[in-house]
Amino acid sequence: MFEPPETPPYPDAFRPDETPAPHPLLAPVTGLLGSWAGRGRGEYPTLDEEFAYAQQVTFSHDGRPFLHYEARAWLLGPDGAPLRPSARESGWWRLQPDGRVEALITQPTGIAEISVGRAADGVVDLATHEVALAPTAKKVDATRRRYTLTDGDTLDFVHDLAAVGQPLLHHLSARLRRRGDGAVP
Ligand code: HEM
Repeated sequence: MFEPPETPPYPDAFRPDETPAPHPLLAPVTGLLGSWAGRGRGEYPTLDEEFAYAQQVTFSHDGRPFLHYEARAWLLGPDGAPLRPSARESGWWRLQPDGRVEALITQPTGIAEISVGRAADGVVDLATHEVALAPTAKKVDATRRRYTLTDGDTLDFVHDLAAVGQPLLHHLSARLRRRGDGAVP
């Protein structure tokens, strides 16, 4: 028999003023909490053309000193309509004393990244510490991700990629806005 899932006793919070209160070590990233949506453009030297995409990103916490991170993207056609599903990833951003961040991020393309960096003044800058690849994954050597809160409701994202024999080069840039209930990009 199907049993609907019970609400867990320790649900995640998506806003700094919700219960549970964010752990003090989350202070440099509480501005990220919640859901974001927006559009971006991507490129890579191995690709024939640039592409346009939409993305939704969510950060939450359960009172402990890490964020749960979840992102999904889909490609957009020339008319801005959804074309096909694209990258998805999820992970954990572990906040350390003095604003250091250790992020563990996995993707359904067989790539698992551990990135390290810092969070301060509304900017999170993460660079690869290690990448683990499933046997059939594309060869990814490194990434760099920068998330910038340009104001309380705007999150800019830039992603560089070293993969398939290329050096660290621009792959993605997007501008995300804080989502109201049910908003779509
Ligand atoms: C918003 C997120 C992302 C979007 C929209 C996106 C989009 C794309 C697109 C459209 C391609 C061309 C192949 C295809 O049509 O599927 C591609 C290739 C690729 N992407 Fe991304 N990507 C994203 C994130 C990432 C991330 C996080 C990584 C790695 C950590 C990554 C690594 C790659 C690699 C390795 C290729 C293959 C390049 C090649 O074989 O020539 N992408 N991406």
